[in-house]
Amino acid sequence: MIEIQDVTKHFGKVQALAGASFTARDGQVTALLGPNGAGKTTLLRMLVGLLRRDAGHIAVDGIDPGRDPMTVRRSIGFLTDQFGLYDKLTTREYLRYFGELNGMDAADLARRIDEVTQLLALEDILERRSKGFSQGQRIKVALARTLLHRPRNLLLDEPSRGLDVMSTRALRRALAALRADGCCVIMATHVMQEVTSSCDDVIVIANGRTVAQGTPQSLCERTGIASLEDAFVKLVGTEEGISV
Ligand SMILES: Nc1ncnc2c1ncn2[C@@H]1O[C@H](COP(=O)(O)OP(=O)(O)OP(=O)(O)O)[C@@H](O)[C@H]1O
Repeated sequence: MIEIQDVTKHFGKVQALAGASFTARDGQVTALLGPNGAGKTTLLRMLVGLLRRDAGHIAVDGIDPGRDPMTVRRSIGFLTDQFGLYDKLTTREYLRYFGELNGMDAADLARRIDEVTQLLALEDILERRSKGFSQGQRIKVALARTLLHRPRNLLLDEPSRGLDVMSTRALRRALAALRADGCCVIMATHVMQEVTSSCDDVIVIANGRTVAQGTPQSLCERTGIASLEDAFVKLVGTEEGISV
């Protein structure tokens, strides 16, 4: 479980977070929605201890990432906007490298590479070096790396960008498998279709503050609007940062 309470963060004069609070539960896929610049990536970076907060409380399975980032990082898979692939490594070599870094034994690692290859349909790029990979291929490999060591908490920053229809379906299957395994998944996205198809709970943030949290249906009911996209616009009070 991931808990955030009254978290604030400034970058110089820019207030990136101005009192964000929410809870993301195990066995659920929680969407993090907000206009461009709302503070989503800042929050995710804070959860893995890459950024320090100015104030507030954060707990990942009860542990504060500001105090014990190494323990928290072992339990978190973080898909960032920086994929960090190595041009000269094949997908298999890359996954093996990260599995070894995470202390996986050889037999488990080989089995797990087969599993994520199947889950994310990586067969055609498994033995290829990543130099020249398309955006969708890069994100699939980065997602495979994120899932590889079976972290209990997953932070996915816009995982569906650049994915074709088949890969989008593969991502949905991966999210469903993580939910069934009882993982806590937070997914920052601008794609409302992904929220309605994959997410149990939605956090809406705007100007660094949480403005709403609830199921997609409850947010629609609360605003009296049938479409989640329109409900989101009403909640944040702007039409910025939306794509379908
Ligand atoms: N390192 C930094 N230095 C200065 N300002 C920053 C830094 N990181 C983030 N910000 C600012 O903090 C605010 C929140 O940024 P953040 O990247 O968290 O937004 P976001 O919700 O992820 O946006 P997007 O949907 O566009 O990815 C923005 O105004 C951004 O310019």
